[in-house]
Amino acid sequence: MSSQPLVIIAAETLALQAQLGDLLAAEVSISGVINRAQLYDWLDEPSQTPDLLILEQGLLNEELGTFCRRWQSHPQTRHCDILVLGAADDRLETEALMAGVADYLRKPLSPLLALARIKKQLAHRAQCKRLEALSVTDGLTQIANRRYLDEFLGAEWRRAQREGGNIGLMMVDIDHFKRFNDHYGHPQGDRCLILVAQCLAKTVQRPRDLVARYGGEEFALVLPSIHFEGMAVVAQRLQEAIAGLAIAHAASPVSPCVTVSIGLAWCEPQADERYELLLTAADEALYAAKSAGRNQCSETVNLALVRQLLEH
Ligand SMILES: Nc1nc2c(ncn2[C@@H]2O[C@H](COP(=O)(O)OP(=O)(O)OP(=O)(O)O)[C@@H](O)[C@H]2O)c(=O)[nH]1
Repeated sequence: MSSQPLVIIAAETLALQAQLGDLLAAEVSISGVINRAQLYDWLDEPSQTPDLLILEQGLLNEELGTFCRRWQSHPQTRHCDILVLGAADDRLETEALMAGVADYLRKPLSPLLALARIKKQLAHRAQCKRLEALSVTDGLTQIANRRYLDEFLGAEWRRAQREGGNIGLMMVDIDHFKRFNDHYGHPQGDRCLILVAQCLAKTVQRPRDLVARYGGEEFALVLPSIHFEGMAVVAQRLQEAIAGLAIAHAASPVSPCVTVSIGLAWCEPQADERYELLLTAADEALYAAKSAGRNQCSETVNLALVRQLLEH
């Protein structure tokens, strides 16, 4: 996949598109959209997440405001700025800026100025992307953090509700981690957390699976569209992978090496249900695995009971 920024050029004329293409060719990947209909078609189903839309004002005219609102409310384009190319007219420029575009370039284009302004927008986007990545990453383990987990689980939950699908969640907790810290010290504890997190991330395989740090020594795995039986298979694979790390844990009464307990929950979300159901159910299951002696996995037996608990 290209690491170059992706720019969409929506221009009325092929000549302008070609001019911009020549100007930017060495710097960015360009996905050209020629006319208004194609632009709307693309926005109906964006195939990629663009970094900048360069839009010739004449393509939309007075529809620009409505278009900007749609662009800014679509999850895949809402972070992508729009740069408008328009006539040298104060009123048009003001309207475009008021509609929410990031910048306005007057035609005829000055290649030098156009390139500088486009590069400035792309640098701003790159900086925003770095910050976005930081805000959803756990600083120690470099996997997703709790904030991203909530966002992701919410989105997958709604998708399962819409499409009548299912979703699985696993809570994975390192056994007797307090004793590990006390015995080996905090820096070794941190190292253990990093190794376990990376191991979990490597062991789940589907592109839509997510591994996140839930907090402390607890991790959450979201597995969208999975058969219930598949959950046990994944859990066993995870336990074997953690055992394979062979991280010594001399203070554990369970095993000479680091082990984990796993709580499994799975459901087909009903309309009006919230994803907290799944979190609570997986937490209950984890508690059961701990109570039964640790280094094992347990599943929620009675989802109806969890539903009742959440209602009260
Ligand atoms: N090194 C390190 N330790 C952490 C971090 N976050 C939480 N901990 C420690 O994780 C330990 C969690 O302890 P407990 O919740 O009692 O659980 P446990 O000792 O794993 O016992 P069980 O879960 O019942 O097997 C505490 O000692 C926390 O200080 C971290 O980022 N780094």
